[in-house]
Amino acid sequence: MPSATVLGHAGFLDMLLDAVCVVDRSGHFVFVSAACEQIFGYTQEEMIGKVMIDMVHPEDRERTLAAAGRVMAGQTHLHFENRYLHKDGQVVHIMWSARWSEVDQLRIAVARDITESKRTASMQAAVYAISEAAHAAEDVLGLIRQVHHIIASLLPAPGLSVALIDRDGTSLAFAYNAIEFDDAATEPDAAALALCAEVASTRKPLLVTRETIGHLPDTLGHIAGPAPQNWLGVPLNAGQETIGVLALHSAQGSAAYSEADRELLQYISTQVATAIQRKQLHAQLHRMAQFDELTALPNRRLFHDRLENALARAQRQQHRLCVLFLDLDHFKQINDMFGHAAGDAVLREVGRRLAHCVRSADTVARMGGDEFVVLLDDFQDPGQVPAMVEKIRNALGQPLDIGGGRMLRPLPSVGIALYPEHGKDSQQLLRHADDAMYIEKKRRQSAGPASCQTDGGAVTTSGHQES
Ligand SMILES: Nc1nc2c(ncn2[C@@H]2O[C@H](COP(=O)(O)OP(=O)(O)OP(=O)(O)O)[C@@H](O)[C@H]2O)c(=O)[nH]1
Repeated sequence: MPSATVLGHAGFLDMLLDAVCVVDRSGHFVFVSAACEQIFGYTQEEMIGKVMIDMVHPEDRERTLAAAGRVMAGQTHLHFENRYLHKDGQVVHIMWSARWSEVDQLRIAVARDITESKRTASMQAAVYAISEAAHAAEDVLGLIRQVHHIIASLLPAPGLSVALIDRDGTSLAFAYNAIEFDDAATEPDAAALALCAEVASTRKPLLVTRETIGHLPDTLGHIAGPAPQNWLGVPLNAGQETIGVLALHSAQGSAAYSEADRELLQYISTQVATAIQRKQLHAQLHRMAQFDELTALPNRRLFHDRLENALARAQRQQHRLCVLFLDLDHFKQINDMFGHAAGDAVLREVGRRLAHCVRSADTVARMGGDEFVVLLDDFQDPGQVPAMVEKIRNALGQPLDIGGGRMLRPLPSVGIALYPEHGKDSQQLLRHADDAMYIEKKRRQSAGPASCQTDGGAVTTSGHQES
C-alpha cells in the first residue's frame, strides 16, 4: 500500500485542477485525484487499477514507456507531453511532471490537460500551412490534396470531400473525394451528395454521428443507402460567398466527430475557402489571358506562343508548317440583320467547326472579330493544302441555325502561308497569310455572288439569303 506521506493529503489534492496520479512499478494506477475525471473521463474508482499505458494513444506508447523508465531510474521528468484517449474516444493532450519514490516504489505524477492550447497552436500552424499551400500548389486539386494532409494533422480525417459550387451557383461538383489519402477520384455516393447539398444550401455545418443520425433534417429523408455515421461537413465561406462544402468522414467504429471538431473545422474552412477562391481566380485570369471568351479557342497571344514553339521545332526537325488565315465574308451583315447575339452564335459555331477539321496537335485560334487562324503542325506535303482548305470551307458552309427557323451558311476567305516557303518567322508567315486572305477576299467579292449565304431562301441583302 502507498504510504501516508504520499496519499495523506488526498483531500487537498482533489481540489487541484491538475490531476495527481500515482502508478506502481507494474504501471497500474493506485491513486488518482478527482481532476482525473475531468481530464480522462473516468471516475477515480474506474481509473484505479487500470494499466496506465493502455490509456495512452497507441502512437505515443513507446516513448511514454521509455520516459517512465527514466523516471523510475531516478530522473525527474518535467514537461513530458503525450496523448491519452479520453473515455469518449477523444484525444487529450497531457503535460506531465513525474518522479519516482524509491521508498514507496511508486511513480507520482502531475498531469495538466493542454489540449486547448495544443489545439490553438495547431490551428495557427494549420492556417499558416494552408496559406503556404495556396502559394505552392499548382492548381485547386493540388491545394486540396495538401489541405487534406493539414486537416488530418488536427482531426481524424482519412476521408475528405470538397464539392465546389459552379460559377452560376446552380450545381455542386466534387473537386475531391477521398476515402483514403491520395485517392481523390472516388465517386461520391448518394448520401455524400445529399449531405453536401444540404450544407451548401443551408450554409450551415452538419454533424452526423450515431446519436444525431436520427435527427437529420427532413430534406435528407431521401438519402439512399446507409448514411455515414461519422461525417462532418462545413460550408466553404469566403467572405459573404459560399463557394462549396468541405466534409470529413472517418470509418464506422472510430471516434465520432464532436462539437469541438466542428468549431475547429469551421475555423479552418474559412482559410481553405479563401485559398481555393484565390486559386480559382488565378486559374480564371490565366485562362482569360490565353483563351477567347466567346469561342473558348486560343486567343492571339496563345496562338503566337504556339506558332513560335512550332517554328522552333520545325527548324530543328526540318519539317513544314502551314498557317491558314480566315476571315468570314460579310459577317457585319449578320450582326446588322439578325442581331449581335446571332453573330456571336455564328462565331462560336465557326470556331467549333474549325476545331473539328484539324488534328489535336494543330491549333485553331480566334484573332479577334471574325478572323480565325489555323496552324497545321508537322506538315509535309504542300499539295495537301487545297484539300484541307476545301474541307474547312465545306464544314463552315453547312447550314447553321441562328434561331427563329433561320439558317445561314458562313463562308470564309482563306489565305495560306507555308513555312519555310513564305516566311521564316511568325510575323512573316502571318503577314503572308493575311495578305493572301485579302487578295482572295477581293477576288471573291469581284466575282459577285453571295459569299455568306442563308439557306435556301430569298437573298435579302448582298451575300445573305434567309430561309
Ligand atoms: N457578334 C459579334 N460581332 C463581332 C464581334 N467582334 C467583332 N464583330 C463584328 O464583326 C464585324 C467584322 O467586320 P469586317 O470583317 O470588317 O466586315 P465583314 O462584314 O466581314 O466584311 P468582309 O470581311 O469584307 O467580308 C464587325 O461588324 C464587328 O463589329 C463579336 O465578338 N461578336
